[in-house]
Amino acid sequence: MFQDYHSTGEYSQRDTQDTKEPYIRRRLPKALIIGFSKCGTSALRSFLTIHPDIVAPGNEVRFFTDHYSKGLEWYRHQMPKSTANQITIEKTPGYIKTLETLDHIHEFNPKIKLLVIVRNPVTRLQSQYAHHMYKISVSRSNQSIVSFEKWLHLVPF
Ligand SMILES: Nc1ncnc2c1ncn2[C@@H]1O[C@H](COP(=O)(O)OS(=O)(=O)O)[C@@H](OP(=O)(O)O)[C@H]1O
Repeated sequence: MFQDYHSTGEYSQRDTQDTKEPYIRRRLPKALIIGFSKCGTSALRSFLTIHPDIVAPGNEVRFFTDHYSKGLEWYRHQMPKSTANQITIEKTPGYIKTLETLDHIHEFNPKIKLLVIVRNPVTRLQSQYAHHMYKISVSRSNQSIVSFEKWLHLVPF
C-alpha cells in the first residue's frame, strides 16, 4: 500500500542523502513511542525532543489506530517541519494495543524504530484510574466516581 508513496515521497534520495542544505519540510516519523500508556511516554518524548536533531508533534496523532484511512499525506501533515538532518518521532501509546495496529506500522515501514516503556503494572493501573476519574470529574458525563476496586471490574483492558 505504501510502496509508491515511499518511492516518490518520504524516503526519497533528497531526504536521506542531501544533508548539505537544510531542506525544511514535514517528514514522516522514523521512530514511534508506541506504549505503554501511563508509563511516562510523554516524559520520554519531552526528554528526546530536548535534542536539537529530534522533532515530534506535541499531541498524539493516533494515525495507525484512528486515522489510518486518511492516508500517509494526512499523517505527514501532522508532523512538525524538520531539516533533512533531523529525525521525526511520534508518540501514541495506543499503538501497542492491537496486532492490527502493529501490522499497519509494519506495513508503513518494517525498519521503523519502536520505543516501548514499561512500569510497575500496579502503579500504572493506579495512574490510569486517577486519569479516568479526573476526566469524569471535569466532564458532564453521567458516569460517577467509583473506588479503585470497583473500577477494576468495570474497565475494559
Ligand atoms: N521520569 C518519569 N519516571 C517515572 N514516571 C514518570 C516520569 N515522568 C512521568 N511519569 C509518570 O508517567 C505517568 C504519565 O504517563 P504517560 O505520559 O505515558 O501518560 S499518557 O498515557 O500519555 O496519558 C504519570 O504517572 P502518575 O503521576 O502516576 O499518573 C507521570 O507522573
